[in-house]
Amino acid sequence: MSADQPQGDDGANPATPVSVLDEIIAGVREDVESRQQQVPLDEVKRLAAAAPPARDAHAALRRPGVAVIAEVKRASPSRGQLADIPDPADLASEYAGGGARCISVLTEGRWFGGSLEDLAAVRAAVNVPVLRKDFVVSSYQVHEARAHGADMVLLIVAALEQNVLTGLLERIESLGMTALVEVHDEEEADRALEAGARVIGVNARDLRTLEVDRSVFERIAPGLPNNVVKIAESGVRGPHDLIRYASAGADAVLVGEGLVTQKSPRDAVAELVNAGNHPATPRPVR
Ligand SMILES: O=P(O)(O)OC[C@@H](O)[C@@H](O)c1c[nH]c2ccccc12
Repeated sequence: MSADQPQGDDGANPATPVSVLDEIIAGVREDVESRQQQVPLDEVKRLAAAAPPARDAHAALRRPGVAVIAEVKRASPSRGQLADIPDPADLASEYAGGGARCISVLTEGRWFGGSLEDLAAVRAAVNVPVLRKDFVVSSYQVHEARAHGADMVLLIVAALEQNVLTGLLERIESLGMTALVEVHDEEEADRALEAGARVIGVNARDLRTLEVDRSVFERIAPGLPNNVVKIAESGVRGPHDLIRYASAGADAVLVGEGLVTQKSPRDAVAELVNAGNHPATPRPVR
């Protein structure tokens, strides 16, 4: 949703067609509200404060070689059911065994089949930082992420007014976590930088139309400052896509479908990690 579209609390805007992103967010708002009835904000804040400290995702992503962020993803609006994942902790352990630098866990339930229980189970099973991948629109969800062990939290610029984006980013960092700020065009990249993002993800998939265009990273990444960690999200099918993104300056790739659909997710991660460590693979300039 662009900043110039008036948006009521319910996200409805009769003047423009409802995008997939709008639809997802409407459901997320309902779900957050019902969880908040069960566990009030004060309680979730208390649980977040009592959780073991966050792991440093920013530092993990800055280490040499192209980092692989491996995603636990059961389904998606564009592809429907992707994989039966009866034990997300087991899958995450396989990913970590293959050398994944971070694990991403979809926690949105309606479209992606994820949950906060998946997040907590994964966090307990691995030693690497874990990302809460969801449509975060309120600080309630940030505390909730921390309470379930998240070390990094996704913020989608297209889903947030600028002041909300800035507030959520500050909240994430104040809880010791890293914000991964997702953009899809230059204007959103400017907004991410304006909000103070240190880690920016460029999503090749347009969340309004669900189309994938891998050249979006190549267009946007060169305009980002050297000290910003750059993550190429979506559309990595194998090593050649990782190398393409690395050549355009990616510090990391975020991979879901290309891993959950493999017979051996561990081997598939290891193959990507090896490509990312290969001497011929371009290194980001710092
Ligand atoms: O399955 P893929 O094409 O490898 O994509 C992974 C990840 O980029 C994608 O799941 C994603 C990127 N940004 C998101 C925001 C919300 C939900 C999902 C996403």
